[in-house]
Amino acid sequence: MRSFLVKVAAVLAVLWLFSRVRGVMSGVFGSATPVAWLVLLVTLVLVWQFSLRLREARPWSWWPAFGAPVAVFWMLRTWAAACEELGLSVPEARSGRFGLINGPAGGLVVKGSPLKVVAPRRVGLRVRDNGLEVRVRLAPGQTPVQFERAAEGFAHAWRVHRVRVKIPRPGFVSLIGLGFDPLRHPKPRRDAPAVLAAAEMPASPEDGQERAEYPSELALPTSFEATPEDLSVNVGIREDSQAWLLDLMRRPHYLVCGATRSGKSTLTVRLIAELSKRPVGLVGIDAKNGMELSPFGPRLSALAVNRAEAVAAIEGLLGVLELRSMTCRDHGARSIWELPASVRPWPIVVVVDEVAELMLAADKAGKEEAARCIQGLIRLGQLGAALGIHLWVSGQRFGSDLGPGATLLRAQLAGRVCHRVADAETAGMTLAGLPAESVLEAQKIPADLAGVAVAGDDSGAWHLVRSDPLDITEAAAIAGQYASLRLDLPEVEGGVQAVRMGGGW
Ligand SMILES: Nc1ncnc2c1ncn2[C@@H]1O[C@H](COP(=O)(O)OP(=O)(O)OP(=O)(O)O)[C@@H](O)[C@H]1O
Repeated sequence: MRSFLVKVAAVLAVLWLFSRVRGVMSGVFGSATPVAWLVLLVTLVLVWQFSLRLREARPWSWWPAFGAPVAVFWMLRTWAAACEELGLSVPEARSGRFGLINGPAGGLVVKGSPLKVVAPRRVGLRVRDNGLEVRVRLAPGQTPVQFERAAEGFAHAWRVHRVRVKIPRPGFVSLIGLGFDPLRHPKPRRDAPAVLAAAEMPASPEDGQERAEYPSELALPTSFEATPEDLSVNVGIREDSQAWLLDLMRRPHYLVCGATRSGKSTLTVRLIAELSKRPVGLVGIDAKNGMELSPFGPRLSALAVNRAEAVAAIEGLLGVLELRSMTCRDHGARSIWELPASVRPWPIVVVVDEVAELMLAADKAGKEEAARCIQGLIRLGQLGAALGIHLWVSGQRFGSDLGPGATLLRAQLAGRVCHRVADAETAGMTLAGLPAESVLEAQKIPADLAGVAVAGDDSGAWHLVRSDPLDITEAAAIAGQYASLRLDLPEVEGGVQAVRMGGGW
């Protein structure tokens, strides 16, 4: 009955539109109706062509003007048929009164009305910036998984890029149809103002007054205190058009994997540039001779450019960890965030680029260094979250073949980002613990979409995301501009310098 009324309303609307157009046409062209129809036809073709071009060039503008009305039309038109075809329709509640009874002459008689199926009831429709959301009430016995299986069918029926299923509350599902791929056409970023205006820049921590009882890294200017919000960084966009936030308070350590040219460095560059503006210490470990991270040198507390320097940096960070744990113990705090602001140290993010360079070694000395690196990183992973030391580890793959301890380290890195990878096994290893669909999705990332990744965490939640690209020169300029925020870590920098000068560790 309801769908019948919708159809009648649609037909009446079309007739009304038609009569209006005819009225306008005859007003403009008098009785020359063939000319009027020709003009109308040409206009329609031009509008169609314009819409196609707009879709290519500016899908964000195309969607509300053209895409959404068409998708809504197809959704309404195909709803019943699609649900039936995809196995989501259920028998109508009142159509069950039928059965077989014995007839007068001994034969069987079928009694009752024929069995009718109805589509699940839609209870809401919203057009969003880049798609439409259809809320559906589940029929008794139906589960969201059935709708997830049908999502691809709906995407084709509605002529949209993809349909995702969400559960807004028990008994309902939301089918989110994305009108176009927001990762292929990300909305231009309106850059948030820098966290600090230049005039507000504090003196560097090493300029702060020395405190006798704590090392210099704890002697921070109280005017510029770190807060947990400083560890939440917007690095790109999610497929549902929300900002992709990396929150190191919620997931203290991250593993970032991807094949060569998949976008790992671009993501790391964005992260460093954003963190550079905040009261956060940055330590770089780039065993490829510092090729990737040296542009950020002025803002880094230390940069290790080979495995020997990495050992020194990691062991220096373990020293920092030790001192921070003593400070916490003295103040009865369980994490740095519970310390009084006057002694609370800044968090430190340790960026490890191409972790395999640290762990794969041929000779005995190299193997010993690799073992020290991995043991140190594991310890930083275990204790760092509470003491404000966070790991950002990237590499092309991260499997047990990297050596003893690799699996244990991976288990510490609860945040996962998997770009396009060379093989299914790498996707599986990076996204271990996440739903199987996330692994399949990672394998489908096209080669021409650098920066697209599956991001998930140990809660099982995952999203398709794309980093916001930032030119390395621009990122280095930002880091340079905020060089005064470089956190002085003598335990780390001293060790690295000693190795560099040939003093050994
Ligand atoms: N989010 C993005 N949007 C657009 N282009 C991107 C994005 N991420 C990466 N790219 C482009 O892809 C190319 C490779 O990116 P990147 O150097 O970050 O890959 P990588 O995985 O670090 O490669 P390698 O392992 O070889 O260093 C670069 O040209 C970069 O501009």
